[in-house]
Amino acid sequence: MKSTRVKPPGSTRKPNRPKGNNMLSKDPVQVFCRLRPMQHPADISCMKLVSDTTVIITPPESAINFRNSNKEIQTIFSHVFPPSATQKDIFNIVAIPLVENVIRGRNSLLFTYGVTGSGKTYTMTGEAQDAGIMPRCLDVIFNSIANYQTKKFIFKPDKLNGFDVQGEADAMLDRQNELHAGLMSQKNGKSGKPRKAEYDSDSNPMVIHDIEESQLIQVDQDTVYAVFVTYVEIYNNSVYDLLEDEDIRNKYNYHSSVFNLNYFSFKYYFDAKRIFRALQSKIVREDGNKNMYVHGVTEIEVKSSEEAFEVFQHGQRRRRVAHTALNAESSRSHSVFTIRLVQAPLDGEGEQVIQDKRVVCITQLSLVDLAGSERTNRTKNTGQRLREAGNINNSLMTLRSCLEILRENQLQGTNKIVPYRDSKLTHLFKNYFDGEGQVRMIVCVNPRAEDYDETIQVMKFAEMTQEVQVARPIITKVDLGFTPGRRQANKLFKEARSKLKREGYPEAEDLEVDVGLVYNLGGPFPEDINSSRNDEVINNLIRFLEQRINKRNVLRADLEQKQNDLRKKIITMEQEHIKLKIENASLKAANSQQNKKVSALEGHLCKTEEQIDSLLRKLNSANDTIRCLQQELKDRNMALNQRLIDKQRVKQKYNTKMQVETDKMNKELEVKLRQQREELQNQMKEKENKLRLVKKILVDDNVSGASKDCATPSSNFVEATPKTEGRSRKDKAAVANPRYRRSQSADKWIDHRPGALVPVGTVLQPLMRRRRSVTRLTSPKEITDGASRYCLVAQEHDTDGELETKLFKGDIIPTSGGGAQVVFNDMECLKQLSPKARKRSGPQDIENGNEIGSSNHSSMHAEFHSKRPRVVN
Ligand SMILES: Nc1ncnc2c1ncn2[C@@H]1O[C@H](COP(=O)(O)OP(=O)(O)OP(=O)(O)O)[C@@H](O)[C@H]1O
Repeated sequence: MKSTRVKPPGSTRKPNRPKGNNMLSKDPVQVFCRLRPMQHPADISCMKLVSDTTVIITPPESAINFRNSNKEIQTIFSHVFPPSATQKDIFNIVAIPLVENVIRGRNSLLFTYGVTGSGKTYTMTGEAQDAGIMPRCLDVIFNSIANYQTKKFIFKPDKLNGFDVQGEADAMLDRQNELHAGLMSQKNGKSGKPRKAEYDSDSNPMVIHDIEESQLIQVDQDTVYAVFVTYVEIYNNSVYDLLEDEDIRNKYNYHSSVFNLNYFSFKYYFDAKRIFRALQSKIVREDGNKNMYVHGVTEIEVKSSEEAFEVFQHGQRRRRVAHTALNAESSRSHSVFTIRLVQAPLDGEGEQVIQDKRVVCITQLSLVDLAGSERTNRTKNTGQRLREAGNINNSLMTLRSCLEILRENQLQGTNKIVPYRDSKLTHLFKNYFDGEGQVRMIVCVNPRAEDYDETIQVMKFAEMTQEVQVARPIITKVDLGFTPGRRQANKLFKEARSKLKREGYPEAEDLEVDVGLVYNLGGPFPEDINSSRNDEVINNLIRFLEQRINKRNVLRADLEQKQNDLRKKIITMEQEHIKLKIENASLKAANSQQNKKVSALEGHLCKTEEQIDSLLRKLNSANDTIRCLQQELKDRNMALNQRLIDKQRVKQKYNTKMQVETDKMNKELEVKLRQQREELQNQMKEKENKLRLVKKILVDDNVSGASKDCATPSSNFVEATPKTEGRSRKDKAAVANPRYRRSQSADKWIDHRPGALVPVGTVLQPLMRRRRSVTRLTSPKEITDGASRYCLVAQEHDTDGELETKLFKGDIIPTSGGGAQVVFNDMECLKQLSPKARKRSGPQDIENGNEIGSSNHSSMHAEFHSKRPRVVN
């Protein structure tokens, strides 16, 4: 990271410095290790200090990989601080060089890294009676610049990470505004003075007078200084300004994104308003010198270390401090406290600051207290805490991978892209690693065995970090050609002038301060000229004057030489000036175009970054929702599975029930079927009995008819049939004469077979030599037309598939009326039994069937020796 200074007029332009391996000189990142004291006497340590720089870690039995690699691990640091090391020791070794850097014009970064509770905050901030690095740094800076600080508001933030230099009049106006605002606050009932508690040593380590015979660093006396502080936190990968308050801005009509605050009004405001408002996240941007900064961050000008620490305390109250299972007050965010030192040279007289923005030199010391690097499963975090832990680990992982890639690029000469933008933490400090600056890290370690697994990870990170090299910053001290020590000379001149005025020389008032180079001709003129020893005096005088003449000649030659040099310089400068003027004009034109482009791009960038932020927030919330939904899905699946199991159980139960029911019903059905069959058999028997009765009657009738006159069996048969029962006597009387019956051999048959007959397929066929087949009788003529015999075929079949074919045979006798009548005198019955039905009906049925078959006609017998029935005429 480069210290910010715009090139002074007349200075030659430097070519862009190549990046990466071609950088001039580099220093490795210095990593220090601090072991904290054990909390409980029962705790066992897993670390041993071998020397000032080496520490050995022995895995305890509880370690995860104790069995796999029970080896001691040795790590070397720039310095290892034992548990007994004091805050002062740490400060002197680690931080003093960084403070010196800042005063000399270089940027520095210091961060503390370690597991929760390992003492990062303790090391960085300290406690009431034991100030840490930050208050000590402030103390040394303010002690060193004490006599050379500007009045307030001479430097004013310019919104672009730089500073403008204001004239004394403008600065005074701002101071008056500040005073007025302070008075207004008092009037509105806010406490006029900072509350005692705020300055108590309990809450403010700065007040400790033990910040001892505070150290001093030599500063350039011809420069003026001002200190600004910013305090931001990186929480869930968003940057928040801990010193920001919208109302304060509105109150003082500061519409700029970066502004200078009245410290006291700021403080009163916070005193009155203890409820912290929701902070707006900030974006990280790059300034004109390619330095990263938080856009719109609040920069507060402070004039003493107490004031600075007070501002820090206010910001500190805003930090999100969460309780985890490991530590009651564990910070869940990375905090970045930046001390910015603004310097500008005094003019030639050593009186006023040069009001040219381009000569302002801005350096900064960033003190970063990282959040704990512990594993999430160890902290037993859930919900919001888990998300925080995830983000913390992500940003630390990004820091780690950035350093790894940097190291790889440096060691192997590769040119891989370092993913600084992946996290806000690395993005903000990109310039320290990519550009120039001094980076130091303090690894805080709790040596107890319980923390072994985490400590090992921390050590690995530390080892890797030490291999990264950062370009050594070059101090670009601008020499404007003014006399060094002019501030002091100005002071002495003023003192002398006032002394002269006091001594009665009022014209001394008109004397102008002149602190240009003074040529001295040597020591004072000899005083004892009036001595009696003239020769000696003359000799002394001659020697003295000769010396003076020589000195004068030397000085004159020197002066001439210098004048010539100056002339030459002026000529070359003038030439350069003309060249630069031309170059400047073309650059200005290009610059204005670039500016337009840049502002357009900046607008775009702002929007994009805001979008990215909002998208990230959305992503985070979406991730949360997904996690919730997945959990819900799991629960539902489990419920569904349970329901399925229940269903199967119920199904099985009902299946068993149904089986039982079916068996029961089958049994009942069988019983019913048997009953029905029995009933049917009974009915059949009854019918057979009836038939037998009819047969008997017929036989009896035949016998009696033979004895009686002319009564043919056929007429009796006709009479016996129910069809003729209701007829009148006249109808029953034979209207045909049987004597007209034709001879048997000449019989011509009408074979009447209705269409829908089932083919019987038997070899036994009725004997009809001459026959005419009809399916329907439509007119009497069909009978009378030469036929003498008539046969009607009828079929019956039951559900068992048994088929009964009956042939009713009769004589066709012409009637006196010219028609014909059929006298049925024979019936053949062909019964076909299904083997299945037979099987079911059993042997008894077969016997019955025999009986049925043989009972149809006296001249007809049916035998069931095989499946096919046989009819015998
Ligand atoms: N070197 C030390 N000497 C004495 N006390 C210490 C030391 N280091 C840490 N402690 C004490 O341990 C406790 C936890 O330390 P601290 O808050 O600094 O941890 P941390 O690493 O910053 O934790 P977190 O990551 O949660 O912020 C504090 O009460 C602090 O006083």
